[in-house]
Amino acid sequence: MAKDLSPVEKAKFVAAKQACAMVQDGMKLGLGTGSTAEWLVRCLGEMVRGEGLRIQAVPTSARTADLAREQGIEVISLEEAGWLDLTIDGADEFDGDLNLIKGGGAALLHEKIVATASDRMVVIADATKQVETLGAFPLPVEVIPFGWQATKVLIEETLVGLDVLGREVALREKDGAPVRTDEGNFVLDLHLKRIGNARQLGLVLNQVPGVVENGLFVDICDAVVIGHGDGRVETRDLHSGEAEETRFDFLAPDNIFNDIAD
Ligand SMILES: O=C(CO)[C@H](O)[C@H](O)COP(=O)(O)O
Repeated sequence: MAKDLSPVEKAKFVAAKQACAMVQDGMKLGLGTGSTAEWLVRCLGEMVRGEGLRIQAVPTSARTADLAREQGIEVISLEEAGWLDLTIDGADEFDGDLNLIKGGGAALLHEKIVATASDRMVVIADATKQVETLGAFPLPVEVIPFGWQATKVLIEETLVGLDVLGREVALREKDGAPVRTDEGNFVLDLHLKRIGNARQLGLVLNQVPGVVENGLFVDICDAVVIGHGDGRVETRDLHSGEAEETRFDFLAPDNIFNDIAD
């Protein structure tokens, strides 16, 4: 039952639901990847089916594409879209300047391409993703499988002298095999604990041969919608400086979950 969702899932849901208010008829939309983004896709699907909302969407992963189609959302490629009005995505961490760590779901490359091909990027997240300084979440780096061990060594050497606290680099694996991204690449997780200079780190990492992209999103995100388990949602816009708070009432008779979460 929807009401039995954990506080974190409720927080993700209300953030996604609130972000739907930013979506206008006729928009070309980038759709993120992950559990928060999945709530968004479900909410948008309900608007498409129930309210006749017309949108075209570019998903950032095969997973999101499958769900979007299942929800009745028109899926197009980034080539077909050309440019996007808005991308809404989750994040693993965000700081006060709305710099992000992304890639927990191994979709960072497509997520960064889609976000930067958009007029505006909005992050939806539960409040646990908010940090003072990025780095507690291991930083994902997508690398080419060929010579990945050499790339790992080069990354470890590159980290020496940079403003980070940890330097452990680990190949992401599942069931004993390397995790593959949608592009067939591997992911290295950098356990840095604290990232002193995200902009510098992002630039330096992308110069290592074999690195395709890193999960630091610096100066890409425009606004964040932060959900709380009690139904509160804060929206913060970096450019306007505006901050607003709304609240969803989980116990209301016209329960906002409807049958989305069942
Ligand atoms: O970057 C991502 C996927 O590559 C996700 O946005 C990030 O991992 C957050 O996921 P979730 O919403 O499940 O917490």
